[in-house]
Amino acid sequence: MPKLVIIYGTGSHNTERMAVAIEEGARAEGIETVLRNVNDANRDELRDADAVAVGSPNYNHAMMPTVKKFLGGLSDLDLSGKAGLSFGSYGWSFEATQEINRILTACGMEMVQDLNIKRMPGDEELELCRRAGSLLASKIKK
Ligand SMILES: Cc1cc2nc3c(=O)[nH]c(=O)nc-3n(C[C@H](O)[C@H](O)[C@H](O)COP(=O)(O)O)c2cc1C
Repeated sequence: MPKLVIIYGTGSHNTERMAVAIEEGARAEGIETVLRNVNDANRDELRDADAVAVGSPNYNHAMMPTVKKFLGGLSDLDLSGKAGLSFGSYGWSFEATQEINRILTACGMEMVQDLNIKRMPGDEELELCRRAGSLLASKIKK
């Protein structure tokens, strides 16, 4: 079964809410999903993933240090051809998602459009997250 791995950092749970909704959207398409806070994530889980979504809120014009550290440990993994999504909650700027996108693109992943949600996602924003999960799933369904 095609597999999506979702890894996120979060300070006040807004990006976590996004991650949960992305997973819901993907699951509704019938694919396997793994959802991990970056503090519990293991890079080996990415090897057999068909798609990877990485999320971080924007803090001080950057991604969370824990997410940055995790991504820094991926440089020798071959992620080419996998579908990717960069997502995160923000207040006024997009550096975190831009940087995640840049790193995953450099790893050879085929990224869909970044998903940025301002502060706490409401019902409409959660629906956008579900749609992003569904889009990723549709890209990897055999
Ligand atoms: C100390 C601090 C620094 C922040 N810096 C930024 C920033 O540079 N750019 C931005 O867009 N939002 C910034 N924010 C807003 C957060 O990105 C926003 O609150 C977001 O919803 C947090 O997501 P989380 O709940 O997943 O941690 C900052 C918030 C705090 C508390």
